[in-house]
Amino acid sequence: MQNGQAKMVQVTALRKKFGHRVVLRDVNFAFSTGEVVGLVGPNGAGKTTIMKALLGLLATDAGNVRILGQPVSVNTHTVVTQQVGALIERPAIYPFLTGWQHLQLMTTSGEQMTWVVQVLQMEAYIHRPAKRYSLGMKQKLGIAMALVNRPRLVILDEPMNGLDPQSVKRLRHLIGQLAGEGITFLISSHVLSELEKIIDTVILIDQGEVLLQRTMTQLRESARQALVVRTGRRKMHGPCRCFYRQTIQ
Ligand SMILES: Nc1ncnc2c1ncn2[C@@H]1O[C@H](COP(=O)(O)OP(=O)(O)OP(=O)(O)O)[C@@H](O)[C@H]1O
Repeated sequence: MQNGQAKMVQVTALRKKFGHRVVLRDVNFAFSTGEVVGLVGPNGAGKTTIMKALLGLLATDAGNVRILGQPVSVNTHTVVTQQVGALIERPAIYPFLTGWQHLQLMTTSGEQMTWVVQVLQMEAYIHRPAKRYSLGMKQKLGIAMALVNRPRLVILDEPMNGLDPQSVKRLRHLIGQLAGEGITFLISSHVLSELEKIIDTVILIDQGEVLLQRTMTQLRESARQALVVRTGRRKMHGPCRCFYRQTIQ
């Protein structure tokens, strides 16, 4: 594939076992620059494992990952360190550093730090040591660290965890704004009602297998048709939720 045409993310035949337990079986998917992609599936489906593989944090057994056409593995992750921001599981927080000092670990741009603190409304506590942060404050700091460099790809694992409704709304707007600027997002969440407000594409996985990848437009149309056949009604809420319920047993 030529560089100009490279997908933002291309995952091919990815496999991973933990001991004898297969947790990823031939996972294939790809998405393009500027897409906001939701990765959804039940607990233990393999979402975090996929995200770790995308970041080169996990040795896989087979298959490959490419970001912007460049290979990613535990030994090869230059593209990740240069172009990707991420929050996986809990943010890595040093208790005695302030939030501001955490941001300084990620960038030298004071302008970028001020921007992210303002948009996520962290002014009141950004200069306090992080050991005094609440769960939601730590989560916002983790998101801020993922975004502060305005990377080309942002990977967020359950970013809404611990956020109050106002912060969820702000995060949603921020993701929309950054996507409008061409930043690509891969976001996992169990809060499908929130997720489907921001994503363009959904990848549904279960037991380490991709069950479907659809644009939200395709999903809305299929869900509407399924609803008309079943109930005769045309109005439908929550296409992601609808398909999730139909697909996951
Ligand atoms: N370090 C590990 N050692 C052994 N098994 C693991 C390890 N990490 C994950 N697993 C297993 O891999 C499977 C996938 O886990 P993963 O964390 O990717 O799921 P998930 O889809 O992110 O789940 P959740 O929605 O609960 O966060 C699970 O069965 C889990 O028990």
